[in-house]
Amino acid sequence: MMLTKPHPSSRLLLPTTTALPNPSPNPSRVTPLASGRGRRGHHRVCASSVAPAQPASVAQPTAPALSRVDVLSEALPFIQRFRGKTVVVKYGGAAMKSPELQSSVIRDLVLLSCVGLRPVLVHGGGPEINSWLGRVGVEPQFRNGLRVTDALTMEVVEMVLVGKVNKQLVSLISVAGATAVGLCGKDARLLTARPSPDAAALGFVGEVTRVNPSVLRPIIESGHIPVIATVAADETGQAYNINADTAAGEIAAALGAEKLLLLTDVSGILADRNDPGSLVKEIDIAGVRQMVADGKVGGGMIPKVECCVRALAQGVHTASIIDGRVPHSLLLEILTDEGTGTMITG
Ligand SMILES: Nc1ncnc2c1ncn2[C@@H]1O[C@H](COP(=O)(O)OP(=O)(O)O)[C@@H](O)[C@H]1O
Ligand SMILES: CC(=O)N[C@@H](CCC(=O)OP(=O)(O)O)C(=O)O
Repeated sequence: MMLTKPHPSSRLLLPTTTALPNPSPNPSRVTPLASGRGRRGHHRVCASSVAPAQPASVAQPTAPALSRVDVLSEALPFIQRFRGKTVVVKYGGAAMKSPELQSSVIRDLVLLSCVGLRPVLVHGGGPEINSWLGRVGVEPQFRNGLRVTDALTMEVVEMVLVGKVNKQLVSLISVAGATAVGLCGKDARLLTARPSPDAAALGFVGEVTRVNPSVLRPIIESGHIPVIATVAADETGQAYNINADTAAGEIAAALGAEKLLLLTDVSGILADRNDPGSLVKEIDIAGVRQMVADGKVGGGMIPKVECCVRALAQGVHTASIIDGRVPHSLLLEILTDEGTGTMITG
């Protein structure tokens, strides 16, 4: 197991406010075109027809501009390596609370899609469910990180995840310039569920018995980003609430994904969960199982660890738990060799 100090900001190779060079470049940097139209569509007046030529001077890029293009250049081998590869990203929890953070994560996802990766977004929305349960007077309850789900809670979970959060994420992807298709586990029987072994205590919490990814392939191949809410039905049509981490792991395995990335609200797996400086940067399956057995990993981290282990065992190449609150943590994890959170290896 490797431990590190909290991430120094110097490890953030990307600017913290924007991942991309400014899409509306400073007009002073726009070189008039030799012919045809300028960027704003006006016809150009040829300089030589109105004034003598000025002595040539070579414009030097500014230091911030250079550091931005350095980042792009550094990303090249990663883009080449992962182009065409499927990357399953699970986004949820506290890391999804702020609208600014949501837009930033979605922009990063769109960037990955634009440079040729094939992202699949599996989402949670636990805090949003809690807030809507509060409105109908239900107190949320959890056991080992899973929501105790009675019939009323199940209805609220489905309305919030499938009706609200899913469409919100689809819309954000559209605003960021890509296209998404929102689905839940029921669509084209993407996920089939059965009651969890602890059904007596957990109610309509489900586990995944089958993944049928056939509906995803044409969506991905057409360049759309699938956005998946983790509500699924059993053979009788009964709806089940599936933990989004668990579902993401199963979907990643069924798609033969290159990577599974779980975005959360801590920096990764902590050796001591009360010490944010005790990040475990890399750990193997045996090591992480030992942490669970020793009670060092608890609560919502348990389904994350379990789904990473299952996904790796089924052929996913890498599984990482990363901090969704850190700006551009997705890009840092995929397009640099620094990494940001905990990588679990097979
Ligand atoms: N060893 C650990 N390292 C990090 N977090 C842990 C650990 N053990 C338990 N946790 C808890 O797991 C939580 C992450 O799970 P959860 O809240 O369900 O995330 P999300 O809502 O993003 O799916 C952390 O906020 C932390 O409270
Ligand atoms: C069974 C179970 O716990 N289901 C989760 C599904 C949503 C989820 O996983 O949301 P986060 O990723 O935001 O935690 C729940 O009801 O909260």
